Amino acid sequence: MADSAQAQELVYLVTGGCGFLGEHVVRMLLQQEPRLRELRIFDLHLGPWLEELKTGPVQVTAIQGDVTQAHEVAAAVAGAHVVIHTAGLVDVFGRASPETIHAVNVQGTKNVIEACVQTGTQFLVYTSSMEVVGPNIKGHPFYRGNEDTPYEAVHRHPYPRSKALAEQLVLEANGRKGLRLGGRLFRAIPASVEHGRVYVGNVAWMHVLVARELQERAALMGGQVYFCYDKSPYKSYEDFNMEFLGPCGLRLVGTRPLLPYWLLMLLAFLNALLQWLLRPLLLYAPLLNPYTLAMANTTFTVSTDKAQRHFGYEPLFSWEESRTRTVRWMQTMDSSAQ
Ligand SMILES: NC(=O)c1ccc[n+]([C@@H]2O[C@H](COP(=O)([O-])OP(=O)(O)OC[C@H]3O[C@@H](n4cnc5c(N)ncnc54)[C@H](O)[C@@H]3O)[C@@H](O)[C@H]2O)c1
Ligand SMILES: CC(C)[C@@H](O)CC[C@@H](C)[C@H]1CC[C@H]2[C@@H]3[C@H](O)C=C4C[C@@H](O)CC[C@]4(C)[C@H]3CC[C@]12C
Repeated sequence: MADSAQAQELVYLVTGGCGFLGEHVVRMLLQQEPRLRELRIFDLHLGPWLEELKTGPVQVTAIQGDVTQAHEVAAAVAGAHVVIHTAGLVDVFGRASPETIHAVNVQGTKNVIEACVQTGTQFLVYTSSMEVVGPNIKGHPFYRGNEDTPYEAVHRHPYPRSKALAEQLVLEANGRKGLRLGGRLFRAIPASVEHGRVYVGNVAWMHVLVARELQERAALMGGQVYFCYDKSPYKSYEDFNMEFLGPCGLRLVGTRPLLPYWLLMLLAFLNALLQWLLRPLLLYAPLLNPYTLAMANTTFTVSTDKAQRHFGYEPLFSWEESRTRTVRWMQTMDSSAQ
């Protein structure tokens, strides 16, 4: 728990607070934000683990709600000093309709912004996504770029489009008055295709830090975009996954993709066709579709220190700690699934 020497007077709201990132943000706030008086956790699906948080000095308020419902959002935001908006629908597999993705990611963000403006909450931290930048539909690589690296962000897929629209809304609102195994995997992606990954604990820490520092440095930080980053190594998506799957007993077969790209594309399009044909009967949402294959095969990594320069961000967890914690998390997930 955080040091209680400082006055506890702040009310934080975390939307999507029971999600993968949201839970880390919630727990990080309780550990790292000494000024917390009340922590509101707003989510469509509340987790049972929230109960264990209610024994500490900070008032933890669980709110079951839907960001697409403006009145529910307004009620949750009212009186909050800081809102960290992580609630979102992460879907690149075609599970949800484009309309649903838009409703949650765009309209939901509009509702959060309007609630902040209407109820006078000055500080809003929004969780965007690398996909707001790319990879674009032309497959242009983004090699160790930073927030200022020029890149033609062109999207057709519902998820990146929704995240780009939502991010734009947030930026435009800045300054508004009145916001396991023993299996084998077969390589499908060239090892040379770098993909950016960041440990969730460092992402959560960055959210907490930016929310705190934003209150003191609004002139510098307001309206800014910050890439999340840490010391995670630059690797292909599959090689990076093996950092965690290897210790769990899995092995990646092949130093080069075992199937030619054209065959993977054919399989991806067949999956997309099958998804379309089966949709009236059942939801068929495999990992491999044209969008995920293009994502996996396009170099997209960042190299920046903007968060360090603007608000002193340093990763809380080293790469070794991040890897150990992730392996441990995977092993607990695997044992609970058995
Ligand atoms: N996981 C990643 O790799 C990644 C990377 C970059 C950005 N993001 C972004 O981070 C945010 C959180 O992602 P995550 O990985 O934790 O996903 P997640 O699915 O684990 O968490 C999202 C949370 O939002 C909640 N939610 C969904 N629809 C809601 C609604 N209508 N009303 C209220 N709550 C709702 C869900 O119940 C869930 O708890 C998202 O905005 C996502 O776009 C995720
Ligand atoms: C079937 C093979 C080709 C397999 O290797 C495909 C992997 C594919 C499922 C992932 C490759 C890249 C991933 C995405 C990327 O890491 C960034 C994302 C942004 C974030 O906001 C949400 C998750 C994701 C879209 C992530 C999803 C899985 C991949 C597409």
